[in-house]
Amino acid sequence: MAVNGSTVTKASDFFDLTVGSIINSILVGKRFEENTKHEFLVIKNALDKGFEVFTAFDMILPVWFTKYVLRKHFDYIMKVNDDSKDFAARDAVERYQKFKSGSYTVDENDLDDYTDAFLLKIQQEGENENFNLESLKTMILDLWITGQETTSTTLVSGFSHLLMNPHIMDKAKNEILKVTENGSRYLTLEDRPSTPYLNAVIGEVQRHASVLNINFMRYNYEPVIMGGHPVDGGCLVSAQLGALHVNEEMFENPYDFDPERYMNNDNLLPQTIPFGLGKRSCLGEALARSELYLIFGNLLLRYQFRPHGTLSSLELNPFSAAKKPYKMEMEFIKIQNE
Ligand code: HEM
Repeated sequence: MAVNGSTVTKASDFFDLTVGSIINSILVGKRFEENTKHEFLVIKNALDKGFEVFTAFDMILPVWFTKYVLRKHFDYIMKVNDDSKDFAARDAVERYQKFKSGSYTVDENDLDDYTDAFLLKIQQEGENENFNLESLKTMILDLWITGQETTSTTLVSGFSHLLMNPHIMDKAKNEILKVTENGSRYLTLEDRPSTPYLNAVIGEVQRHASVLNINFMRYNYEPVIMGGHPVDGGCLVSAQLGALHVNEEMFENPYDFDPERYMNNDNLLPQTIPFGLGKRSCLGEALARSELYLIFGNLLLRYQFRPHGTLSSLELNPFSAAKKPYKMEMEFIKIQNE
């Protein structure tokens, strides 16, 4: 990174590695550095393969149909899934094996990460159908998938909007400079109430990014009326967050990138619901909100940004379950605030 001067980098590579390091630290206590970047890329490439083949249709079709009628596709998805699991959970499996052989014990007063917490449960209660090696691997992969691509995609999409709208980037930067006494300290989560414009920018980024093309399904247990339409018991239903986020009745000129809309209407930010609502809303909401605030805020505080090459709102993988923004390059220029 540009400690002094400037550097040009692919935004998706930079944010993938940043977010990947955070999620990997939480899960297995390991950040990725320059000399371990290749380990990150192995996991990331395996996950990317999964995103390429797993389409929104796979979330709608019954599993038996895919399994028996689209056999080749099903087998390929399962292979990609198994490979991803092996790569993502490699460190956790190593620790599990040491734990089983007795060369590693978990100190309940000194848990390092998610894997330690999981092993502690086995240490206290023994292995059972919920806590065993296979479920440890599955949980690690699930949290990798849900926690990595979503946040990284939001950051790439957000910087792309900021680069296309430099006046918005400048306004956010000025607010952050003021709050941090001209950059004499980092921006922290305690600053959130004092940065309404940055909060509005992040809200608008998330509204546009709407990172899932299709939301997780719910099973409707009994017949109900939804929005005036009868829906039978046994139906699968989904609230399409992406569609809600471009509802013209709620968001005037919804395709414009305009954080001011939140400054003029206090009730609008809570209507942007990128993490869903209710019991099955996003498990990682608090983590993701913290990451977005700290990464957007502190990068704007320390760097100027310029586009390098073409900017576009074009979406790659339009039929995948998750969005993939255009691969753009950006220039980081270190600023000396002090
Ligand atoms: C900007 C980042 C993120 C966005 C926009 C996002 C969005 C979502 C959405 C829309 C759902 C579905 C909610 C529903 O069906 O009602 C979801 C579920 C989920 N998310 Fe996130 N997410 C993000 C980051 C994360 C992170 C960082 C993690 C964990 C490390 C995570 C873990 C999960 C899990 C486990 C679920 C499934 C919850 C369940 O089914 O009970 N997400 N997320």
